[in-house]
Amino acid sequence: MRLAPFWLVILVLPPLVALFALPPFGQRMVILAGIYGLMGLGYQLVFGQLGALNLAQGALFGLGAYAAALTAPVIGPFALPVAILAAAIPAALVAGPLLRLQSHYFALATLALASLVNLLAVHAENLTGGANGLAGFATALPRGPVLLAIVWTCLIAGVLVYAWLFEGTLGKKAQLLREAPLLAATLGIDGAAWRFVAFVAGGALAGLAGACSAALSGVVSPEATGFSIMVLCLTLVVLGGARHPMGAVIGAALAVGLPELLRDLQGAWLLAYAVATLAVVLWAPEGLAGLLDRLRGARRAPPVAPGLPESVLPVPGAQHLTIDGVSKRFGGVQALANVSLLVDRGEIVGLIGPNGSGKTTLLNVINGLDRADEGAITLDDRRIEHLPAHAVARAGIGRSFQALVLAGDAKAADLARAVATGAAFLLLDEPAAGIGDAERRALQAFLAKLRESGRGVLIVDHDIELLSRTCDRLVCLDRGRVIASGSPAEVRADPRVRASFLGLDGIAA
Ligand SMILES: Nc1ncnc2c1ncn2[C@@H]1O[C@H](COP(=O)(O)OP(=O)(O)OP(=O)(O)O)[C@@H](O)[C@H]1O
Repeated sequence: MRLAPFWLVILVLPPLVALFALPPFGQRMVILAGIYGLMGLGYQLVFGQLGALNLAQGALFGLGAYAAALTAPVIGPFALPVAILAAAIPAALVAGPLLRLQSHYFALATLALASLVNLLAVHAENLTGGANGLAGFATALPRGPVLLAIVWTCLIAGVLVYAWLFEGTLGKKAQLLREAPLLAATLGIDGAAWRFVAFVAGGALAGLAGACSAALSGVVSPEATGFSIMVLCLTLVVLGGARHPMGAVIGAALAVGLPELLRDLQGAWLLAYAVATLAVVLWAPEGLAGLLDRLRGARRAPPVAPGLPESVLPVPGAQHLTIDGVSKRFGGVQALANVSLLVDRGEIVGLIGPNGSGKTTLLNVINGLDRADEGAITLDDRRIEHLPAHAVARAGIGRSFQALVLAGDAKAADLARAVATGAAFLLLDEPAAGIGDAERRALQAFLAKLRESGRGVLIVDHDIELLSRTCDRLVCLDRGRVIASGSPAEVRADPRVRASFLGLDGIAA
């Protein structure tokens, strides 16, 4: 249980006060806040944790409301679990195609889904009652204090599970998926599976919230699937804190409480709400819950000091990584042409070549970040060229990235992360770029440890001296082709390498 006692008190106080001290109207407000809290908590999974702008949460809320209204007269309170399924199953069905889309395309597709649900609610009159909606079902559903207990028990349980899940390793993985999806894939994190689970679980919470809202209001109309409920969901989560376990609860309390508190201002409460939202976005992007944490001086986990691991333990797994006749074309550019090479365990192979010769592309193709047009990549006898990046990582190939050129510390952390996956083979892209002499010596010693531990390493770098000191073999690429391969001395002496990469054409070796 990782929720701070401060937040635990704030979480359990509203239902207790409502049950024992508030009149029915006050209880209604607390139930409504709980309902919005449930919807927002589900929304935090996709929007907050995975950073995807999902605009279908309001529609899934509406589906839950309609399912409860339609089934309650027949099955009574069991309409609540049915409503959860009524939102979760469509969410699961559309998740496959929707979650393959990137950023704004995903947002547009979820918007289209929301419009479709809204159109159905308006036009499928026989089922939904059209614009008039459905009524007369509420007596079959929990009401008053029972509804309050159901809503807040679910919300409290949801917040505690959310806090427990995302506080530790899972939260770090979600952060990686959100901020560096390619890196996450090379660490074996299956982003598609994560997005699927988050979207469906978020939808299930929206369905439950919709059903409870139907029970509270006694009426379900197309408004329940409309865009205003979606905007409310988005703003309350941003206002409260998109990732904070209490974000949705704080946002929901404000969304319900502000209009009541500022009732005398009439329509102006909307202005106050808009100003508050804008202020939070500008000055407290972590949301009000995060701001409160900051103000009360809550301790954050100290950042882990990055650095190369002291020791590298042997790992089980495949013995040979074989690249056989791999080609890759980007439009008119032949990035790789019939490239073959072998990396064994306990061996460091250096990949050299001039800029644009295909070194990073080769690593990407081995990693599953790019797909080869032709050729085979095998770990022992297992073909892996068709696997997605996270599956290649799980098969035993780790990766460090070239993009971290500016941060010397970030590079060490990147290397440490790749090694920590327990991969038998490591693909290192320019680990020495931009680092000083001391770090270079540490890197050389670390590479030796990798060899001793029985890792197979394929390393790309422009520092030919470092590679010559460290590598067992060098392979030189030029315009996507292997032009030389052998011991460092042999490759450095090769006239084509001297001409194309070392710029020493005509100078004695
Ligand atoms: N996604 C892509 N789309 C189009 N062309 C690409 C893409 N990725 C690489 N290329 C092209 O493929 C060729 C090989 O690029 P690559 O980055 O693999 O070379 P490199 O040897 O790693 O270069 P450097 O040493 O500068 O990092 C280049 O001509 C590059 O412009």
